[in-house]
Amino acid sequence: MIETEDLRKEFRAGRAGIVRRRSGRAVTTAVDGLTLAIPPGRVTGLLGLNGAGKTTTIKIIATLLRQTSGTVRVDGLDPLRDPNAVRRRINLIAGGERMVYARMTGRENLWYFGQLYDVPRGVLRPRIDELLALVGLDAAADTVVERYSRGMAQRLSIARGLINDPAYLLLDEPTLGLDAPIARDLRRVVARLAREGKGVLLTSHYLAEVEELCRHVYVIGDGRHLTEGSPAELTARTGCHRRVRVTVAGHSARVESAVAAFAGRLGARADVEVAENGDMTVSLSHPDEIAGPLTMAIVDAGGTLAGLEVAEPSLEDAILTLNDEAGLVTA
Ligand SMILES: Nc1ncnc2c1ncn2[C@@H]1O[C@H](COP(=O)(O)OP(=O)(O)OP(=O)(O)O)[C@@H](O)[C@H]1O
Repeated sequence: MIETEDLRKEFRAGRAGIVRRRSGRAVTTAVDGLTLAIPPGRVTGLLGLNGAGKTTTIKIIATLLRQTSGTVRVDGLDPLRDPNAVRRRINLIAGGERMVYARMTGRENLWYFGQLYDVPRGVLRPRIDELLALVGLDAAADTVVERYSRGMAQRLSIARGLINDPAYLLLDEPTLGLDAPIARDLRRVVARLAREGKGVLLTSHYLAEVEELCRHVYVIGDGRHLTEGSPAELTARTGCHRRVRVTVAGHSARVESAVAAFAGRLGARADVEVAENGDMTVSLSHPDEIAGPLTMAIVDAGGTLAGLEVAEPSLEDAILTLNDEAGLVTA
């Protein structure tokens, strides 16, 4: 289990050119009292807007940054006292960063990183083959990475992150900028690793990805814990409702005012968007079954239905609501 307790990280801006407060040096509190648990055999999510403190938290756990206060334990080990033992148990994959060497082949990269982790040669050789197969790069194993597509390089990064057979994998935006099918393949690999017993900490701006993979999610804002739970619990707790979207052919002021009156009677707010072709899309969230009465109101006002969609509340709805409630805005 990875556990953090009351973790706190302040950055002090000391370099020239950075505006200082009159009281002294400017301080940014990136992580402000986070207590997290990342058990084995599960994908745990860490969500927050830009600047919420996710990457800083991950870097502290990965021994790349030192906390200002609070503790981290990795299977009971303190990264400050036993960094090497902790590094053998964890690995980090950050989507936005190039973490493999372009001039080497995929296999050479894995060999190089395996040696950095002191993986015995007899273990490393078969492990490289297994990992190349796991991420679907066996055919490209001996091609230099500069000839890889972005998705292939990213998959190689995943294999690199597994080269020391870590018990815990820290994934910071692992599918950033990847095409949908490649991202989906990566998600399958991550789900499989968790099923096989690895503990995974995932940050991602793709909330559908978090919803699919994570059994437990921490939501943070301005470095602080906002809430936690399974995606379903978070959605239920924030009181998000099913959203009904009705598309009406052509724009009609009469339909629009009928929709506004309908929403007003429910004490809800209807969002109306008008597309370039003039079609109107009305969307409304409510706990009751409103698809029928809403479409009736539209038809009664002379509208012609062109589409109807009922979407269950998503983690994205919940996170938007939480951030609104906490008064947070994107950095
Ligand atoms: N090296 C640093 N020096 C000073 N401030 C920093 C440093 N690294 C991060 N910060 C600040 O700490 C806060 C948290 O940043 P962090 O990168 O951890 O957030 P994040 O949640 O990962 O954001 P994003 O989603 O944009 O990646 C931000 O206000 C950021 O500007």
